[in-house]
Amino acid sequence: MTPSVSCPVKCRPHPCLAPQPPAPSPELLAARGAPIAGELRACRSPPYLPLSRSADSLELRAACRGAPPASRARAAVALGGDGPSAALIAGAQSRHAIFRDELVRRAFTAAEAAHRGQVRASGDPYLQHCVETAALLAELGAGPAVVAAGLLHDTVDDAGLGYGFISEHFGAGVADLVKGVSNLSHLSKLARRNDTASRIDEADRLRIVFLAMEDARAVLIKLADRLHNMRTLDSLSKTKQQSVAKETLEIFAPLANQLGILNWKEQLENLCFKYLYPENFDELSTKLIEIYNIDMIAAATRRLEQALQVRGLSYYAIYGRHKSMYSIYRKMARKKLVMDKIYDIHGVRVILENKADCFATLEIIHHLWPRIPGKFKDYINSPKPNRYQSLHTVVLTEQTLPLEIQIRTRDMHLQAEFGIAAHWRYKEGYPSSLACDASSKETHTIPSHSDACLLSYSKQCDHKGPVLVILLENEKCKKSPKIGRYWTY
Ligand SMILES: Nc1nc2c(ncn2[C@@H]2O[C@H](COP(=O)(O)OP(=O)(O)OP(=O)(O)O)[C@@H](O)[C@H]2O)c(=O)[nH]1
Ligand SMILES: Nc1ncnc2c1ncn2[C@@H]1O[C@H](COP(=O)(O)OP(=O)(O)OP(=O)(O)O)[C@@H](O)[C@H]1O
Repeated sequence: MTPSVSCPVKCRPHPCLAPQPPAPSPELLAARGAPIAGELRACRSPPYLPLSRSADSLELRAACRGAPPASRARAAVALGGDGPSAALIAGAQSRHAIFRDELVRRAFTAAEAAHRGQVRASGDPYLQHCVETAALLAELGAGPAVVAAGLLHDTVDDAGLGYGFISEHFGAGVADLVKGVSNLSHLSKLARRNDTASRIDEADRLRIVFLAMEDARAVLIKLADRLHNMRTLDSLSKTKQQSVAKETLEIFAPLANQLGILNWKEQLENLCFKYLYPENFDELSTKLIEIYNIDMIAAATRRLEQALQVRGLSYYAIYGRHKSMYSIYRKMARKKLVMDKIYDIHGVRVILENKADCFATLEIIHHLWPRIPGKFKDYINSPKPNRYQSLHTVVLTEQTLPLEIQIRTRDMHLQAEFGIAAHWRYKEGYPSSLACDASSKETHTIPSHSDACLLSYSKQCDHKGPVLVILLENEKCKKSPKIGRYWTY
């Protein structure tokens, strides 16, 4: 009897639950010129062959050359080694030590064997995509299970590896993640086919489903997969580029934002911008080359730090950012402004202990640089309806460029990042009636994820009540600037 479908999307039976095709007959294999004995041995499943490294490994390697991906993967994992793509893993290892981890190396071997012979539309080996997806996860500080699942993420859908195989060789945790990514891919494909992402309410619903249906780590892998696909979109047809970019902008970029991975969110948005509005993209990037000043933020931050030290004012953090290209474009469109009227292309934020320190800092800033008239906002004494509080000012720096400086206390910052005034809600234009539910201290309803989850959520309680914080696996990346929605004290 066929097992019942457990795919939460109810789209089609998950490949691992679909009936397995019978093992090919020797006649059939012979007819397509495949080596018979070895392939049949490596092919039959389950039970898996107890392959030994020493025994007929050469014979087996040769036999598996023409075998189906799943058989090749099984033999390759049993035999060990990196296969013909040793340079790829060596490159990944030189970038991220986690690629030396035993589980990750085995995952590489299996992915190599499963995808052998497959190429991407660009002509690159398919395996390169798997390695780059895994490398993006490694960059975020993900652990071996997530990186291994990143390497294997397409082996179920595109190379016919079963859940059972992955579970047996890499553990149920990795298998669940790969299955999760596969479920998300099916949902995403369905959405693209029905053009669901272009309807705002549907896109909202889809994101909720994405977050609710799988371990957040599977969502993370799907995001890494999408980011690499977006980086290599050039080889696809214009129509495909537009449809993938549209879906990415509506579903995946906001998802990255909600998970607090701002760096990925901005990369995704900028790439979508490039494919969806190529002329605006070219025009804006030409202008920005003249304006973006890489050193200005660091220089202003140093100057301000020194001035605060001289005055004996202690602060929690001073940091800055360049506004992303897509964010500038959106703001120009939203406010019908030319680029010269966008004053926060360069921005700095100062976080201090109390209100008095905020106002003292404002005074110091206005002594350091001339202020641009009409750009001061006191959201401390007059908070926004969503309780957002901060002092904003725009000054003219030595480089004759405007610099927006936001000054706030630690509590105000937590509210702006995690509270009702959370930046992702602000950016997604949540109506203030929703944002203003004063009775609610918690930020938003979020799905619960396993404790081992890379992006599990925990409540931190202080005198003001609970605040939701995304914790990273083993808190390894506590200080990683790549993780936006994270604040420690
Ligand atoms: N998290 C959060 N940040 C906000 C909110 N409102 C404003 N901000 C931040 O403050 C910045 C400037 O906001 P405002 O001073 O109100 O300025 P504006 O009216 O948006 O436009 P400009 O003055 O042209 O930048 C924004 O770019 C955000 O970084 C909010 O409700 N939540
Ligand atoms: N002056 C600043 N200093 C440091 N970080 C900032 C500053 N202003 C915004 N940010 C942060 O930069 C990230 C990207 O924000 P983005 O530039 O897209 O929007 P925004 O400036 O906050 O809003 P808007 O586009 O409405 O002006 C967010 O995490 C935001 O909190």
